[in-house]
Amino acid sequence: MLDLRQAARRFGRRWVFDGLDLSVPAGTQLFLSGPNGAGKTTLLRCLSGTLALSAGRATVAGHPVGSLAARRLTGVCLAPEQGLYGTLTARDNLALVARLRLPWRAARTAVARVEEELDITGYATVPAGRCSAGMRARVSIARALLGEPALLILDEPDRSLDEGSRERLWQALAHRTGTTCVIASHHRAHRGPRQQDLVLTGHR
Ligand SMILES: Nc1ncnc2c1ncn2[C@@H]1O[C@H](COP(=O)(O)OP(=O)(O)OP(=O)(O)O)[C@@H](O)[C@H]1O
Repeated sequence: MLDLRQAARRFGRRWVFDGLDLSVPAGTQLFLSGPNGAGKTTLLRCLSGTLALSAGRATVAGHPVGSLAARRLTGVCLAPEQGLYGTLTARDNLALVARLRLPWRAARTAVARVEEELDITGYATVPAGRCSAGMRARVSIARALLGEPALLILDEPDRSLDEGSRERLWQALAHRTGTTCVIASHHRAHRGPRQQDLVLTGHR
């Protein structure tokens, strides 16, 4: 599903990672770990197509990351407390993205489903700018799930979540058995057969 061949990224003369070869089968939950500054966010940004690799190649189902075809297959949640439209309600933030990915009727159903899953319904009509960090994070995660993308890229999706919300997040991912996930998290979900680990070590 996700393939990296000799993938590398540097900032200036410093390599964050290099020579990275990775084959992630469909349905795998790949957990990235490593100390602060190890390169987790940098790798996730490269996989989501928001940052280019300095060398090597990364593909999603055979499509180069960042291409339209790869983006169609990818749900992204980077910086989960940021990136929502503050003047739009939580629901309208979801509806906006749902309509980009789905016909309107399917979009409405998808929004209702993720609101329920991430427990957003109670504040769905509140402008995102007036929501707490944890509330915004739930909306950002829900937004990534819309349209059931084959690949999910999640950067510390759980860092602002309370215990119940964290459990809802892991359940939402567990239910999506065919979905490939790449997740940076300092908290680990219950270990399951779908989980693999990639430990990053940072600059050389
Ligand atoms: N835009 C940038 N310009 C220069 N250096 C950068 C840039 N973005 C990240 N870096 C550097 O790349 C390295 C990896 O950063 P990154 O944010 O990927 O680490 P991380 O593993 O996600 O850290 P954390 O656990 O603190 O979130 C760090 O040394 C950081 O300073």
